[in-house]
Amino acid sequence: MIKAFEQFIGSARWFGGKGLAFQVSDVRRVGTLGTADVDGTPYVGIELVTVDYDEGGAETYQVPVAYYAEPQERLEHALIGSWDDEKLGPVHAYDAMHDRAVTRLWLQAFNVGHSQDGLTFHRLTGHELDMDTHSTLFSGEQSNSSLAFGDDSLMKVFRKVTPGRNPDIEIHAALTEAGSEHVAALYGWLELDPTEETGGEPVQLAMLQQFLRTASDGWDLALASVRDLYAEADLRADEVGGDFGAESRRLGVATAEVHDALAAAFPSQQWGPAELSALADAMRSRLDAAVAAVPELAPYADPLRTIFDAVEQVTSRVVVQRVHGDFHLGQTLRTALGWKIVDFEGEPAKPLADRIAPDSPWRDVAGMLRSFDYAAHAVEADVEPELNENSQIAYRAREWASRNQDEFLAGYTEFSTRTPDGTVLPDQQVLLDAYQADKAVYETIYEARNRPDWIGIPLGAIKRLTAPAPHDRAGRTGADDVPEENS
Ligand SMILES: Nc1ncnc2c1ncn2[C@@H]1O[C@H](COP(=O)(O)OP(=O)(O)O)[C@@H](O)[C@H]1O
Ligand SMILES: O=P(O)(O)O[C@H]1O[C@H](CO)[C@@H](O[C@H]2O[C@H](CO)[C@@H](O)[C@H](O)[C@H]2O)[C@H](O)[C@H]1O
Repeated sequence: MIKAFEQFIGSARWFGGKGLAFQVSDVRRVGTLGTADVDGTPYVGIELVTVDYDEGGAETYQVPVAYYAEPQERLEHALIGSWDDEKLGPVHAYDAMHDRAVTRLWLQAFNVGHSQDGLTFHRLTGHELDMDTHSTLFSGEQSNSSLAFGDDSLMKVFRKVTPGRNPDIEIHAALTEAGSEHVAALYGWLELDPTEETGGEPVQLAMLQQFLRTASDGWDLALASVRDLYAEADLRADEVGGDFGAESRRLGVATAEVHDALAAAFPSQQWGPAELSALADAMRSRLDAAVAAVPELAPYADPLRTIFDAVEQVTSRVVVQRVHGDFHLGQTLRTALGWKIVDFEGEPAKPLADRIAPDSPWRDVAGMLRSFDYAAHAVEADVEPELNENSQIAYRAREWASRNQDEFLAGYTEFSTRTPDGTVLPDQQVLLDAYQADKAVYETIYEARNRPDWIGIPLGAIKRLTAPAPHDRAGRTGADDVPEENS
């Protein structure tokens, strides 16, 4: 049984320990849904699986399992394994997220605010759930698992769990209460009640929210715009039909509004020299770890350190607050009512304490600037798998990225209370540069573990961000970088 969970977790998209050697040391059933046996009727065990890494450290993953007495041909693709369960006897175990026959059990439990044996479904009032729906499992590149119930509600099942309030739930709750236009309304959440063992903290397992039915993924929209530009060899980014500039500007405005709403809902702090020094240290340490894992980073380590060292020269007090923490186009949805922002969990690899700590909103702005760069270069990598920074397509990629970075920043600075003059101040620019470089360093590790074919995207950005040649502060190279045919 342990081996079956090891294999299942090791190959799951949401597993954060990819590339690391690990063993499963414990599988603990913390809750059940459905009937008490597997005879004929499905039975769900909510299992918490402890993963011990050979290099040290452990993580806990949630695996809801549908147990059956008989093999289920329709669920063959979701088989975890077959074994003798202590309580249930011989079972065939399947990933419950794929099994529509059992996913309705979560919705039913949310609907009545079910609470039993330390497992509580919290339900917020104000929306009547549509119970007459089927679940559809999202298939994207996710750190968690999301199920849409018809076009009414969406349940996100958190995979890596830890005692303490989950920031995605916490922030959705606060912004829903504040009436923010830029998030999906929270409908409820599932948690293990606090115990002594969890230090008096709940372990939050899932959240239920409004399904944004008219939504288009920001990342997909951006890719479509880039493709449109590449198809029009003679037109500039602002001239093609699929120009994304106005959307980027509106996204900048929405981001500023969400930052203001977060500042109003949670306490803010001020950072002085000690905290800025700690920030620079954290960035330098992350760089050291990344250089050890991704040797191609080594030639850029010194100039990257210079960018991080500059953070210690910031003299103005820096106001910090709750932020998104892992902001990119894939966390944005364009609906008929404007941009919505999702997934406030922060970077999945960081410990909870770091993910909920106040940070500068410039971290989020930097994340989005990186994402525009990613969109342009991801399509470039598709068109021209051998990346060549001097090619025409590479020039156009930089052009698209610059235009949309500029528009996003313009929308942000026009509306943010942090930039009353509508411009980024010099100290803010130092932070923005450092956060961009730090994010690109993080991305090299992320890509090395998850999508090695894309590692050239953050590496290319790091090359540009650290280039001695003239470049503007969003890390973009200047006119002398234009290939001859465009100059
Ligand atoms: N409320 C929602 N309505 C519709 N789609 C959503 C909603 N929330 C998220 N999504 C979609 O689900 C995807 C994954 O959600 P996300 O919260 O980023 O999950 P993860 O934490 O697993 O990365 C998003 O990219 C978005 O396309
Ligand atoms: O969405 P998650 O919270 O799981 O974030 C992780 O995965 C992201 C990829 O899905 C990753 O984002 C990186 O790739 C994006 C394109 O797929 C790009 O838009 C982002 O700029 C880039 O950072 C994110 O870093 C990671 O934490």
